[in-house]
Amino acid sequence: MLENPDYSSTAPAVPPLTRSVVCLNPERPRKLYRAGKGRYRDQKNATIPAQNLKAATDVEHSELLARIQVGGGLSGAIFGAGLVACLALRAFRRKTVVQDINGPPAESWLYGARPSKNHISLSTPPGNMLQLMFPPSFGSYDFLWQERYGLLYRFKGCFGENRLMVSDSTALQHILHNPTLFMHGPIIDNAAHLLEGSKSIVTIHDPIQHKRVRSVLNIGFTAGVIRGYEPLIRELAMDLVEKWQQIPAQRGSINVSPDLSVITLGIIARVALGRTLKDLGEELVQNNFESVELATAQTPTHLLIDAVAAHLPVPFLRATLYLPGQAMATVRKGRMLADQLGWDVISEKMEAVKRGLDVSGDFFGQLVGGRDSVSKTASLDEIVGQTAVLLIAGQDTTASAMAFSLVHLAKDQNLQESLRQEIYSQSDDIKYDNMLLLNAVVKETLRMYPAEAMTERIALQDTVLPLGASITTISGQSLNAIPIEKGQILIVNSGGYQRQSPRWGPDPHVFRPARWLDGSVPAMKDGIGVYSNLLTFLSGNHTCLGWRLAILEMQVILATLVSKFSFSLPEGEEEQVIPHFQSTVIPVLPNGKKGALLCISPIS
Ligand code: HEM
Repeated sequence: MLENPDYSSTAPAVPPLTRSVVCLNPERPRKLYRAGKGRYRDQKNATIPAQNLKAATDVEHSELLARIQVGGGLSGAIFGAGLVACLALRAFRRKTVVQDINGPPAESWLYGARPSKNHISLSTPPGNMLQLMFPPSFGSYDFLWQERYGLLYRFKGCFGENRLMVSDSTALQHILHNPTLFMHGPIIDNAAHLLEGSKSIVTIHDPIQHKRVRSVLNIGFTAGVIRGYEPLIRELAMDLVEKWQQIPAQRGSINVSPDLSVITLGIIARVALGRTLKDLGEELVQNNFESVELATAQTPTHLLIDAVAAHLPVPFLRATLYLPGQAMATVRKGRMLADQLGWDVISEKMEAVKRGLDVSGDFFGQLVGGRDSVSKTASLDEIVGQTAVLLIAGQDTTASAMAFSLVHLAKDQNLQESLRQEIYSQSDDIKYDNMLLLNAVVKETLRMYPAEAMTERIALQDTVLPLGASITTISGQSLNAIPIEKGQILIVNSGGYQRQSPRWGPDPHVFRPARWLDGSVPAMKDGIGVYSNLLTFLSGNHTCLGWRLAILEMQVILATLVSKFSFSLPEGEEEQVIPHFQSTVIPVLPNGKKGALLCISPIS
């Protein structure tokens, strides 16, 4: 992992601007105006050479949040016709450095491509959003644009908004490791508020509070604690083996995705709450499936709604929870059921503790049992507040990754057989971490198909973004850092980062687990991420809490299934799997249905 770059000795080159920029000094940012080549002046007319500009890392977060709220309040006041006018005006403002950054053409302000009779439709999202958010398959446009425009490029969001797509590792490191400078963007933040509530670890804005709650939650996700769940995962994997062994031989292919989702939900229910799927109740399980589906059921119209909603004041946004309609009913019910479940589990655990029973077998038990010592820094409210996020975050992400692994194993029979031989060569006491090919398959799957291939961040203040690889702007300037303004939306592009050559070898778009074993992946000085330099689980303060659990699940379940079944692809185009991106990367069939069809035969 990279350390935060030190700008005190080598100041990033700041490009000439035609408008005000911000002086970034660690104590206090202030507005600067250009005063000739390489020189700036502040409001008091003092001249400052460009090399004295420094990156800010230490601004009062509460102050920044207050500024964002004020921004929300202002945009609320101009909501309605005024909002659209304001969005239009913004598109025609004077040129900023961000506007000078190369990127794909989006020639129509509203529709993103040159309007033609066939193209104009109210359901066509403007800018490049349709291409990025609804590609024919995962990365169709993004990977191409990364090749063409580099590791940081500009694209058009709705209503002419300039957004930055970032897969430059130095810039990503800076964005993800400076929570006082960047936070979740408004769309992801609001979606998390609606689905998971304001106590969820994802929606806590204040970095200090977030750090405190995270440190408590980490207690249940250390390497040692997670290793202890291995027998449980094996047991649940064997339940799935039994189920699949009942499938009649003449059945042909089955969709493996729903069963994999059931097993991952079952694991998180046991690990986090000490409950079986049956204990959760049919209503909650069904609702959880529907909530997860909602996250991947975006339509082009949602993009337009999101684009307008991002400019509404926060209370308006939160009030969307009470809108009529099936989707919001599912969200409300999910929140209510998760809260109820969380409180039930906590009160049971507290009762058990009073009776002197050991409750340390699951996450909530560990937190409640250890309240007097380790976890007294989190309130019960804060613990219960994690129920929804754990049930949602822990389900489909891991299930989809395993579905992709199985599809690739079915495609490559030699790889599948080699993996089976590796599994058979283990003693009863399997050491999953030592199985080279198994781990290569896990890593290659997570590299190719990161569930959250793009995640949104917003700049909380004017700042400077350092780049590892310099870019050449439209006007021909070479930049190794770019000034960005408060409110700038940036997309953390894990998908693109994980398809860069030579970072991952010369063939980054090919599923080839051997790259992890034959030296094709060179040592990385600038790699980021908590697992094998991959960004799949992100990096920084919002790093996936369950990453160790997800990897153990993949290791144990894949090894168990491959040891008991042989997988092959069904015949016929219509049954092939396409990696699809719609908020998350999921496997879908050509008919658009989520899933992966595979032929499964038990090994006798
Ligand atoms: C392959 C499986 C998984 C992938 C690819 C994945 C990926 C991610 C990513 C990218 C984030 C950060 C999102 C952002 O801030 O924009 C995240 C956060 C999170 N994940 Fe996972 N995840 C996986 C499995 C799990 C599991 C099994 C759990 C269950 C415990 C889990 C729990 C969480 C939680 C609680 C957060 C929020 C952390 C925070 O905001 O501080 N994830 N995950």
